[in-house]
Amino acid sequence: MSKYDDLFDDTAPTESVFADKGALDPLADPAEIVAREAQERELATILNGVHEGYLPPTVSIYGPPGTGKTLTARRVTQEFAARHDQVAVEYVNLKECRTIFSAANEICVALTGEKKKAYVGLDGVFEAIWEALEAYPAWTVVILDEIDQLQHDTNYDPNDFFYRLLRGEGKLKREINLSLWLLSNQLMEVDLRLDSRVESAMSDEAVFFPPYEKTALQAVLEPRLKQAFREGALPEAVRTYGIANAAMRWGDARKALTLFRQAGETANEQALETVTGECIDVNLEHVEKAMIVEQLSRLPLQHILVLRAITSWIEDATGEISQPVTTAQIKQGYDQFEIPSAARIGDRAIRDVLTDLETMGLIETWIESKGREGRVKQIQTTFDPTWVAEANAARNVHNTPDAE
Ligand SMILES: Nc1ncnc2c1ncn2[C@@H]1O[C@H](COP(=O)(O)OP(=O)(O)OP(=O)(O)O)[C@@H](O)[C@H]1O
Repeated sequence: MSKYDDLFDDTAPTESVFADKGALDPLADPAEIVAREAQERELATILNGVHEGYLPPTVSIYGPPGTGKTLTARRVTQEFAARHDQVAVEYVNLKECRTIFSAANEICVALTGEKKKAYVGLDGVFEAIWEALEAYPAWTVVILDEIDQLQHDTNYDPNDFFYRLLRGEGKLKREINLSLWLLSNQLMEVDLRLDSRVESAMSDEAVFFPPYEKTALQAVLEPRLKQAFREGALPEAVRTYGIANAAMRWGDARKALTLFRQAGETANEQALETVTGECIDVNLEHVEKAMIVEQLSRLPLQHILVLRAITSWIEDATGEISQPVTTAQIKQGYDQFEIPSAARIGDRAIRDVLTDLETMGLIETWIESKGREGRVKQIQTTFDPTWVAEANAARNVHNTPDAE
C-alpha cells in the first residue's frame, strides 16, 4: 500500500452528516428565490415599463452582503428577457476593477466577448460598446455588480464614465436604450460623488434589500439544509439555533450557508452522529473571521495601509494591539511605513479612507472629550484587530495587478 492509500482512506468520509454538501455552496443558484417578494415585485414593475416605452436610465439596488441582490436582479431580468424579445440583459461584475478603464472594458467583454488593449483608450472601448449594442434588442439592461469598487480608483473620476454610459454620443446617435442597474453592498445608497450634469441623467429609482431576519433566513435556508444533511443529522433545535444566530449577527444568507457547512465539517471531524449546538458555536467566530479577512484582502492598498496604521499601536504591558486610536496616531503609524513618497497619501485622503472604512462597517468612530485637548475622535476596528495582519499577508499572496 502506498502512503496515498492510507492518506485517502484516512480522509474518506465514513459516517458523514452530509448527504449533499454542494447544496450549501453559496455560489450554487437556488431553484427558487424566496422571501424577496417585495423586491421581485418592484423590479418586475420597473421592467414592465418597456410596455410604456420607458426604462429608467439607472436603478440603484443596494443593501448589505448576502441579501440576495445579485441573485434577484439577475433572475428577474433573465426571466423577463426570456418572455420579451425586445429586452436583453447582461451582467458585469466590477469586483476586480480598480480603474474606470477596466470597468468599461468589463462591459465590453460582456457585450463582445473581447477585452480591448489599453492603447485604444476609453474612447476605443466605448466605441466597441456602442457598436455591440447596436445589434442588441430595443432595450438592454446592464447589471453592474459591486459598483462601489469604482470609488477606489485613486484617480477617481467616474463622471466621465457615467456621462458616456448615460448620454454618450455614440449611444444617442444610435438611439440605444440602456438601463444600468447599479448594485452595491452597502447599507446606504452608494455615493459615487457624481457631478450635477451626471446626476441629472440618472433616475432616482432605488430598491433596498435589508438584512434577512430570522423567518426570512429560515425560508432561504431550509430547502438547502434539507438537501445538504442526512436525515436526522441536523436536529431541529440546532438548525433553529444556527439560523437565529446567523440572523441576529449578520442577516446574510451567504454567511449562514457557510456556517452550516462548517458546523457539519466540525461534526464529521469529531465523529459525531449529528451536528450539535457546540459545532455551531465554534464556527460562528470562524465564519465571521473568514469573511472579514476575505473582505480585507480585497481592499485597495491605501485602505489596508490605513487599517494597518490603526492597528499598529501596541500595549506595553500586554503586547496586545491597543485600541481605540486617534487620527493623529493613525497618521503617525502611517508615516512609519516604508513606501515610496509618491505612493503616500496626505491627511485629507486618510480621512476619506476612514470615512470609507466606516461606511463598510469595518471601523467605528466616536468623539470623546479629553479635557484641555478638547474633543478628540476615537477610532477602532469592529473586528479582532489581529485579522488585519492576516488579511495583509493573504493580500500579498493573492493580489495580482489589474489586467487592462
Ligand atoms: N432570497 C433568496 N432565496 C434563495 N437563495 C438566496 C436568497 N438570498 C440569497 N440566497 C443565497 O445566497 C447567495 C448569496 O446571495 P447574493 O449573491 O444574491 O447576495 P448579494 O446581496 O448580491 O451579496 P453581495 O452584495 O455580497 O454580492 C445566493 O447565491 C443564494 O445561494
